[in-house]
Order: sequence, then C-alpha cells, then structure tokens
Amino acid sequence: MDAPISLSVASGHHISTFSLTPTSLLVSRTGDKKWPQIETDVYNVIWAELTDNNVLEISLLARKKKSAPLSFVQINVNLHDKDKVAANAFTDALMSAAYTGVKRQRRLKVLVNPKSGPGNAVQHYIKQVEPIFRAARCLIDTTFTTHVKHGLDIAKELPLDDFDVVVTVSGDGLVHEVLNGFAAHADPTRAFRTPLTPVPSGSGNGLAVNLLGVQDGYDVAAAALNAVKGLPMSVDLFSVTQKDRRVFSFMSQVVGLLADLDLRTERLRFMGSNRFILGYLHGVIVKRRCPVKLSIKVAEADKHRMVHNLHNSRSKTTLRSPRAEPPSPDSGPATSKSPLPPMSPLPPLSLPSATLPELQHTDADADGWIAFDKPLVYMYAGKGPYVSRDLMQFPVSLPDDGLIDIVIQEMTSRRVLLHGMEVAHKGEQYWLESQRYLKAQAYRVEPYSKKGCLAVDGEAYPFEAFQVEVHQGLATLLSPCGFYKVEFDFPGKKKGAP
Ligand SMILES: Nc1ncnc2c1ncn2[C@@H]1O[C@H](COP(=O)(O)OP(=O)(O)OP(=O)(O)O)[C@@H](O)[C@H]1O
Repeated sequence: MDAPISLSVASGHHISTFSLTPTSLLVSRTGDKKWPQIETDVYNVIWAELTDNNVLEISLLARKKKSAPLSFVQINVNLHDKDKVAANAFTDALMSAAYTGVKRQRRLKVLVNPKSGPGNAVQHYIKQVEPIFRAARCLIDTTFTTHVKHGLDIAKELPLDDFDVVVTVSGDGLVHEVLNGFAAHADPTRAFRTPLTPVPSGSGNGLAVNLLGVQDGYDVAAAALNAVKGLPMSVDLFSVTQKDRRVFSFMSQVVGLLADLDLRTERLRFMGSNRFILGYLHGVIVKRRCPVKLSIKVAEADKHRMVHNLHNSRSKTTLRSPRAEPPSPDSGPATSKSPLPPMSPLPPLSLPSATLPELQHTDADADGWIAFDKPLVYMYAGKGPYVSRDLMQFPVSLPDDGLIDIVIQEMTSRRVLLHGMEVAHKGEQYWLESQRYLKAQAYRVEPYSKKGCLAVDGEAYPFEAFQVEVHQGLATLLSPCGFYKVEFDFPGKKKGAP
C-alpha cells in the first residue's frame, strides 16, 4: 500500500474522514471537540472494526502534541448502510497495517504489584492498562501479587502453552522475580522464550525506559501497547553465583558508593528519587574506597570502538523492520526439555594485574582473565543503558552481544565525581578518564572487608565474593523497535549528524 486509503462518512451534521498512509493514520472529525484532528503512527492503532449495529469503532493512542504522553482515544461513528462496504474495506486495511507481522489478541498473563514503588500500580492497571488490553481484544489473566516471591512462584508454574506474553505492572523488582521463576520452571529455556514486558509502576523502572525510550519510558499507555504489539527481542541474562547460590540478574550488580546510596537510604523512601541524590552527595563527601578486588574476563576496553559498535548494531536493526511474532513458547521442542546453561569453572585465584587502559592481551592469563586492584569508588556491571531514569550507566550496552558492561569508577577528586552525577542522565560520565568502561564475558568480585553493600537488580545481597557470567540471548523482552530506544554518541556530536 503506497497511496493513502481514505474513508469519509457523514453522521448527522458531522463528517469524519480517515486517511491511512503506509505509516500513519489521519483522522478529522467535525463533531469532536476534544480530538477534532488526530495524526498517529499506525503502530498506535489498537483495533478497528465495524460492529453488527453499524458502528465504526477505532481505538488508538495519540498525542495532543509531540511532547505529550500517549492518550487512549476511542472513536465511534454511526454509519449509514451505504457506507458499510467502504468502511469494511477501510477497517481491514487499517488492521492489516496495524498488526503487520504481529499476532492479534495475544494471551497475556498480567502480574500487578499493589505494593510497587509509590503504590500506583493498581490504579495504572485499572484506569490505563486494562482498557488498552480490552480494546485490543487480548485474553487477559491477571493476578494482583499478595506477597514477596508471589511473582516468582507464578512464573515457576506458568503453563507455557496458555500465554503469549507475561506483563508486569510494577518496577524492576518484579521483573527480576519473574525471570528467576522462569529459571526454576520445569522447562526453563522454553519459559525464558516467553516474552516479558514491564508497565512502569515502581520506584525503579530502568527496563521500561530502555525499551520505550526516555520520552515514553514512564508512559503506562506506551508500555501497555508494547505488550499488545511489541517485537520480541532476545536479551542476555547473567548468572550471579555466591557460594552455591545462583541467581539470575537482568539489569545490574553494583558494589561501592552506588550500592550504598541505594540500599542505605531505604529509610528515606519518603523523599522519592531525591534520596539517591542525597545518598550520592554523602558518598562523595565520605569518598570511601570500595573494598574489593575485581577479576575480569575482558572482551573490549576501547570506548570509541564501543560507540562505533553500538551505531553499527543499530543500523543493522531497521526501525520497525518486518515484525515477527514472539517465538511462541510452544514452538520449541515439546518433548526434550533443555536445562539451564551450566556455570563455567571459576578463574584461577592468582591473576596477572593490569592497569587499564594500558590493558594488553599479554596482561591477561591464558583464559583472558585480568585482575584489577586499583582503588575504586564503585563498580557497576549490567545490561541496558538506563538503570533508572536519571542514570544512563551503560550507554553502549547491546541487548544480546553476549557481554556484560562493567563500569569501574576509580578514586578521583570530589569535583569529578560531582560532575559525573550532573551528566549521568545523558550517560556523559562515560567519557570521564577516571571511569573505566569494559565489556566482559565474566567477572568476579572478592571483598577484602565485611563492610559494604551489594545490590543485584536493585535488591540487597550479602557483601560476599560473587561471580557473574553471561548467557547470550537467554531471555525475551518486547520492544517497539528491536533495540534499546536510547541515543548516545561521541561528545559534541549533534543528534542526527552523520
Ligand atoms: N503484595 C505485595 N506485598 C509486598 N511486597 C510485594 C507484593 N507483591 C510483590 N511484592 C514485592 O515487591 C518487590 C518490589 O517490586 P517492584 O517490582 O514493584 O519494584 P519497585 O517498586 O521498583 O521496587 P522497590 O520497592 O524495591 O523500589 C518485588 O520484589 C516483590 O517481591
């Protein structure tokens, strides 16, 4: 379809016109005071049909202006019999364009955490999310979680044949639970192929920001639409092992100042995200050395090359490239259940020390491990550019490169640390000389003091030795575009410049 397809219908004194181009829908309605003109992407069209009693129904999301959040719009137009044929043809064309490559009426398992962050999840769900799912004629099975690990238990027992997508209306904590529930499932690899997608309603919603972008990352309607129509995107997961306990992490592991400020300011929750700023300022004043030794199996240490790789990978994934339906969990081998990937053996205890960036291959041991024992303020490792709305910690992160991004903030002046905080929402601290940025296949942390904090996906864990390794593309998320919707470039480069 190249030429626009149009429909114009009169109802009483009012005229409604609809025009469908390959990428957008334009609506003009003389009788509607609130939405007289709409221009929206076809991706934002939720449903269109002609009912038995001759009503043309179109539901969509649209913005009042470019910077506005998405609003749910329901258009109902009473038709005369003479318009029926044209209206039918138009709704067919609109539905085909709106659901190209996407299965209609997905079956959704929805988990709503009533105790999420500021406690808005139930309101979000009832007022904004459920109406979108219903408009999309999705089959919905909703559970309001009643206790910690409820989400984990549901994911662990999830009947994989019954659902196309799992939706969490929560923060990142429930996503962590569901993934660990999948890991404990009787058929874990197949469970991990069930796409998971968040509707941001917690205090930490880094995953939603990465999937939907900064503008829509906190937009509940955009997230609900992603559950209805998002593209499956494979993502790496991490095994975090401490003694004989293995936990799956999708977002981050952190020790030092940035773990302290998250976990030690819990009692200041009433301050909202300001507690993090206060915690950071306190950490900068105290400037405590993070008492750990790091061993890393480094894959890449050149910051410029990592930015180039990010751009190359983006250019290979065309925006809104032909959509493929989420790999249905039942498309996997039904008889042979594949177990979880095994853990690799630990690296040797005595490793060659390397001083980055002078890192050379010769610094590494035979398996590519190096030790890093310079004084550091924090170590942050993970996947996905944003770990919270104000902190783009991993600007060059790729969803399924099989690597974990590791940031090591070396001991430096308070001025530099404060500057790092000022530019962190744009990821520009990446360019600080004192901030080491590596991509690795695995790493290990060994504390040499008992005083410290470890946070895994924002949750507190014992401050004890742990090892992390990457499982390439193990989990599946949904994305409107097939990559993290986050911009990052070389310093001083204008957006869109070649
Ligand atoms: N009904 C409930 N009562 C108490 N806790 C719950 C309930 N349901 C789920 N939880 C727990 O709430 C935790 C936090 O959930 P959520 O994903 O919403 O993150 P969040 O609001 O960003 O997190 P946090 O409260 O840690 O900042 C989850 O780990 C989950 O175990």
